[in-house]
Amino acid sequence: MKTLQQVIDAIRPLDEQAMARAEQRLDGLLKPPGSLGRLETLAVQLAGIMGDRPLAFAGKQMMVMVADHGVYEEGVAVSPRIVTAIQAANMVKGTTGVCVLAANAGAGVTVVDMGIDCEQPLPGLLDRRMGRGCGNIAAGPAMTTGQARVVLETGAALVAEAVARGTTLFGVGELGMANTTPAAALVSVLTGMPAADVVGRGANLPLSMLAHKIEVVERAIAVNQPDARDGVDVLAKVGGYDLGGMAGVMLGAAAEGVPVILDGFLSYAAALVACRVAPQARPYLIPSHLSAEKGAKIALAHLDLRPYFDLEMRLGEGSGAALAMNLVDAACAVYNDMGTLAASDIVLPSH
Ligand SMILES: Cc1cc2ncn([C@H]3O[C@H](COP(=O)(O)O)[C@@H](O)[C@H]3O)c2cc1C
Ligand SMILES: O=C(O)c1cccnc1
Repeated sequence: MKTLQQVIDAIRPLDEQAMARAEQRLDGLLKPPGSLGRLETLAVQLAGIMGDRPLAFAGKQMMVMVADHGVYEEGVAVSPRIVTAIQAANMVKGTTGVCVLAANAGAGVTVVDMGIDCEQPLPGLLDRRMGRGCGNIAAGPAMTTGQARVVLETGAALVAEAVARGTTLFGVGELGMANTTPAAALVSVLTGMPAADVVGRGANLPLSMLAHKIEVVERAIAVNQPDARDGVDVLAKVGGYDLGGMAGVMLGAAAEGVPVILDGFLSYAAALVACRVAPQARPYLIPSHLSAEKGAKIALAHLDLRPYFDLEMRLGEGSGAALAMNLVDAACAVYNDMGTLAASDIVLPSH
């Protein structure tokens, strides 16, 4: 397994020449230049990531990072804690939202137990258990900084193994009751915005309990005093095993030179961690949808990412990332399969 520093050092800038070539090719396709809008800029980004490799993604993989959270004890979520384990088992059966959408996009789903609160590892999950849920961030750190580093390295190593088996496109997902609380804490610390602006209702927390959830996030930050300049420290103090695993997947994808698609609010929090640890990972991130969770716009603005669609989704699991795999395929199809203006003797002014 690569150390975190080795992962960071392996991240290269995008291939500028490949991007210039892609722009030129797109301008010569059978359409007014620029008229496919952000499908074109997506193709250019993908070309910059892939360099000399073809723009086609046969091996697609969703990485779903699952863990429980000590902060659940504070009464910040209304779903029973056991739902993390039950729904993880459903991931293996293929009946969850992300599984159905991944299958629809031709993607596989890897389900990783980063620290579910259950006695025995669940069958069908990759066992990367860091413990039975992380610490309660309202009372102390989620984990040690050493553990935070291991969590990031674990996510990155999973990506390296999948790339060795032929995966060229990743999507991130998560599962963990109460995880919108540490996610909001990460977003608050890493964007510098007040908790009240980034704490949302998660999986249907009643409005009457929102003030309590905000207070818990404020307490987590006050108790732990995370150093906002240090992504590992922030993850250790107010993060979680699932969110850290997602950040590790992002860093791993950047290090392996393959694109990784974000999902909703939990993935924005993880992306803020990843980009604080290694800002050069940012060009490898592809946004998918605008989560309906409060704080989504603040997190995305800070990442300087503009989501491609807004379906008012707030499921998580990687559902939006799986859906966006269809969009990536569409960008590749346009790039590879459209005819050219030149072949039809059409001459247009450049834009
Ligand atoms: C049945 C069920 C399936 C889910 N799939 C994703 N989540 C989502 O809800 C959780 C976060 O919301 P909170 O912080 O309010 O607990 C995470 O597990 C997230 O993936 C689910 C939640 C439930 C109840
Ligand atoms: O944005 C998400 O992915 C999300 C929001 C609320 C609850 N679970 C997931």
